[in-house]
Amino acid sequence: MLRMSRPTILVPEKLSQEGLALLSPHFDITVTSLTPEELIAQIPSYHALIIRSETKVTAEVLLAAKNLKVVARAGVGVDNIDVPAATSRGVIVVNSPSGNIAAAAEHTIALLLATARNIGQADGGSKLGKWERSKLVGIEVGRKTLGIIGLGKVGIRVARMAKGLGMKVVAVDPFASPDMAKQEGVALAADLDAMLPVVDFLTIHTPLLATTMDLIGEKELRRMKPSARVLNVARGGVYNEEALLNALEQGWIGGAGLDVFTSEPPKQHSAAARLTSHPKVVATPHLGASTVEAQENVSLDVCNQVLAILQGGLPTSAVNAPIILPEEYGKLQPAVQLVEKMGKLYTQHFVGLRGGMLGGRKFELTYHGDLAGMPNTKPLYAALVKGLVADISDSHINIVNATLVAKEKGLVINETFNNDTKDLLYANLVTLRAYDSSHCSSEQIIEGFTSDQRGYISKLDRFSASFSPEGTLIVLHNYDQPGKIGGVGTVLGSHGVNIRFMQVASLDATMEMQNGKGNEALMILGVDGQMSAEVIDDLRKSEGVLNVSLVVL
Ligand SMILES: NC(=O)C1=CN([C@@H]2O[C@H](COP(=O)(O)OP(=O)(O)OC[C@H]3O[C@@H](n4cnc5c(N)ncnc54)[C@H](O)[C@@H]3O)[C@@H](O)[C@H]2O)C=CC1
Ligand SMILES: O=C(O)C(=O)COP(=O)(O)O
Repeated sequence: MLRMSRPTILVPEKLSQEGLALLSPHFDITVTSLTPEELIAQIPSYHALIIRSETKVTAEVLLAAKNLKVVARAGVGVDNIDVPAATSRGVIVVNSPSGNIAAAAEHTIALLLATARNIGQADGGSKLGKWERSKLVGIEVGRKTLGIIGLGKVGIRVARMAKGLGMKVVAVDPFASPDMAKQEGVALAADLDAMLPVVDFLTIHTPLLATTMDLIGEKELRRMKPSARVLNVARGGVYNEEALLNALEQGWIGGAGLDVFTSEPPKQHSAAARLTSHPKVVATPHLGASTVEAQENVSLDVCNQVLAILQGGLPTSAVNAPIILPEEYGKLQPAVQLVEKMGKLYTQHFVGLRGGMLGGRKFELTYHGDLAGMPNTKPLYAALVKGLVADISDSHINIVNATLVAKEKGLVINETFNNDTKDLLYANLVTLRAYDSSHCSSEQIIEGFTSDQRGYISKLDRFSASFSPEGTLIVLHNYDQPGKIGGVGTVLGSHGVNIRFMQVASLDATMEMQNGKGNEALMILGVDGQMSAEVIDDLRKSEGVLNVSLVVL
């Protein structure tokens, strides 16, 4: 029996088995360490990539990835992933926002106490047979002041533990809530300048961003007490490493506890390498998240999300996609498929038929009935973009990159919500109107609704219809005269084309009234197999036929 090939997952770093066990029944998983070059060479065949902090997911990796749907970061920081490049390729980036934060906070406290009591040096000396007591007198942390930069998930846990150790805690975080800080007994300092001179210990818990790179350099270190110790369990680069080395050498500060570096492992002779071997530094090799519990948490967190995404569902912590609850997504699914078909129908019927341009067009997507009440219509918007450009682009479009792709293709799409259900025939309805950007009159309309999980088109241009947008369709615009159906049947029969269904869509009642003429109709034919250009040409030549389009949905 032919076995369908299963989606594949690449795991180039150490990941706890707990999460992988969820994935292995459904997918083929490769766990292997790779060089950057090997990653680029191997990524094209994979559907998911699960990483920690060592793998650099660069724009080059993402460009090489042909089937990739998700990059899952089994941890918090996503600074090793080119998130904008992933977004533009439609690759979802997920992380585990809180799986390892307790571990990171505890590690910070471990380094705080280690720097206060010279634990690293004392241990190193003891192992060499030394018994250095008077040289290694430490300080107590109780009643001392800890300064925290970044009072987020890790920062606040560090604050609580430090309070438990009897420390005073001050913090700087432009986005922290003053109420929350007050409740936690943390004093918010006006700014770094005000905080640095008063702290005995300084710890940073911000992400690595352009705005936090080199946040603490020479100027800041010189403002601190000569006895102060600094801690880094965030990212290498938030302290400028050269400045930190100078500060330790020149005695501007007393010591440092460092878990993270600008290059990991530190490159030979780099400032990072000199810091790890410095006597005033307690260094750990990026162990903040390395506890059994944290690794189980992050593995389960991201593997559950990879499972959902590869099975067509949604993640719970996407870094670059809007948050949509799975139940909302489930309700939208039939309409998502319908709107994508409406977009395809638009491009093939209207643009293909008239040789027009898609770019520069303005679209209005109006939701009526149940759909007007949906809190998040991003999947419908994305489905329209996907449908519109499906036949002119090989872009992989989803909720992650739909807005970006629409912008790139010059499509303007407005969503409107119509809650008036008075004259509505269906429980839900979607209207797609397309306008020529030069003169803003309503040009083309497609309308559809869903019923029992299936989509139907109820209006195409000026004609009322009711057909499923599925398979190969011939849309024939003709004069509504007797004998037309027979004539079309004869042409298709002469080419051996099998007709699955046929429907005559008559001029919409309101249009008929406006135009005062009812002698036009659309014939929609569902046909089997591939249609040759000859068939369409012969239909076009038939008497009374105004134009013909071939639509493959
Ligand atoms: N060493 C390790 O193994 C681990 C390191 N981390 C690092 O810790 C970082 C923080 O993690 P979370 O607390 O979960 O993040 P979070 O997003 O909950 O908190 C970050 C806080 O930093 C604040 N912030 C941003 N820019 C700032 C600035 N210029 N000045 C002051 N505050 C600023 C934000 O307002 C936010 O409150 C992660 O981004 C990651 O890089 C996290 C886990 C383990
Ligand atoms: O979660 C984070 O941000 C971390 O820094 C942990 O990194 P790791 O998964 O231990 O390589």
